[in-house]
Amino acid sequence: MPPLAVSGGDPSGVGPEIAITAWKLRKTADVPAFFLIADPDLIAARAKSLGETIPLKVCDPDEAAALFPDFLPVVPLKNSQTDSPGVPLAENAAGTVEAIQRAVGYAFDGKAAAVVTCPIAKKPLYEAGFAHPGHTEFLAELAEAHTKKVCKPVMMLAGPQLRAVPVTIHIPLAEVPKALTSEEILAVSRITARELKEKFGIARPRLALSGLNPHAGEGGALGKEDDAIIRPAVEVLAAEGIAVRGPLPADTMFHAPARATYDAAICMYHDQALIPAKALAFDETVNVTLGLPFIRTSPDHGTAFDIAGKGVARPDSLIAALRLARKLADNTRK
Ligand SMILES: NC(=O)C1=CN([C@@H]2O[C@H](COP(=O)(O)OP(=O)(O)OC[C@H]3O[C@@H](n4cnc5c(N)ncnc54)[C@H](O)[C@@H]3O)[C@@H](O)[C@H]2O)C=CC1
Ligand SMILES: NCC(=O)COP(=O)(O)O
Repeated sequence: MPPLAVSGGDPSGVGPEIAITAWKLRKTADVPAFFLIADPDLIAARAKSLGETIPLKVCDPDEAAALFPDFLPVVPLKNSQTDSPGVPLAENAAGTVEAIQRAVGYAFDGKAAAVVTCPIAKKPLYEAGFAHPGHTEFLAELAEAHTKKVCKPVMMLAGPQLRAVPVTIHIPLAEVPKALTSEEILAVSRITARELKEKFGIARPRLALSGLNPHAGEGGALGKEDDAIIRPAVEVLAAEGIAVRGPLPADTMFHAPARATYDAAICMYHDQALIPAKALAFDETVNVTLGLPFIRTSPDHGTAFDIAGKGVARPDSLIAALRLARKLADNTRK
């Protein structure tokens, strides 16, 4: 089985240092073999500025697994990058995007078992002309270019106590009600149920769909979408044989006894899913993209510019992302 491909993310964020730390912890934290797609000079500079002496080896993906026990394998970018911890630079955007594209290419070529992405900051990439809301949508576009098939990506935050899936993702809150349709809820729920079975090995996945409004609309008194849009989707899913409940009031579906009744919460908007996921387990939760023809995981956190280069960034969520990517890749191969 090939190693995992890790894209370096925004190099001004914590991506380089959490990748370095994850490699340093490879033995004690049981970190699966990976190669980092990055500018080797920048990685060496960041390690040095953090007081680390890292044996780094520039290599091809094919050489990475053998090198990993003794060296941090770095597959070099064509676009060089400037080390500027905490201050994102537009000039680094090309390399950041190249790393993601290369990781996906290696997954399609069979040189990587899965893609693991370090965080990108959206704004500097948008300013450099990046036209996708985030990795999730960009990865789907890359998948479509490789397969010539339509690809519907679904974001899942997977932690030890909760899996949460937002139906709408990176759109302004004011646009959520009109973006929310029964068709969209059905598509996201079906992909989630299928992949919980195929990739996570859950024989009969149970879904819990949240409402949109307080108290799931309180019978229409506090909003109409719950009964008009979400409930019909729940009925269709149930008729298809999916174990599903909802719309559930979102304020009471995340305490421990409620979480024990489902395998994934399907939530109506970004923060409805990501707030409970990150509040319960910020350091252990992983962002997984479902619906792609390859495995992709990522830490749940962002670029953390406020702490980049200070040597305090925790590698835990990246390590969880690496472990989950390995597990899902192994499950899919069986
Ligand atoms: N997968 C990705 O590419 C993601 C990217 N982002 C992007 O990251 C940028 C910054 O987003 P924020 O909302 O500030 O969230 P953030 O996750 O970068 O930071 C939030 C807080 O958590 C802390 N933190 C984050 N990661 C940490 C770590 N590994 N160790 C210790 N503390 C950590 C930060 O210092 C900060 O105080 C945005 O541009 C956003 O779009 C956000 C989430 C995921
Ligand atoms: N809030 C989650 C996030 O921003 C990660 O998005 P993506 O870059 O993985 O699409």
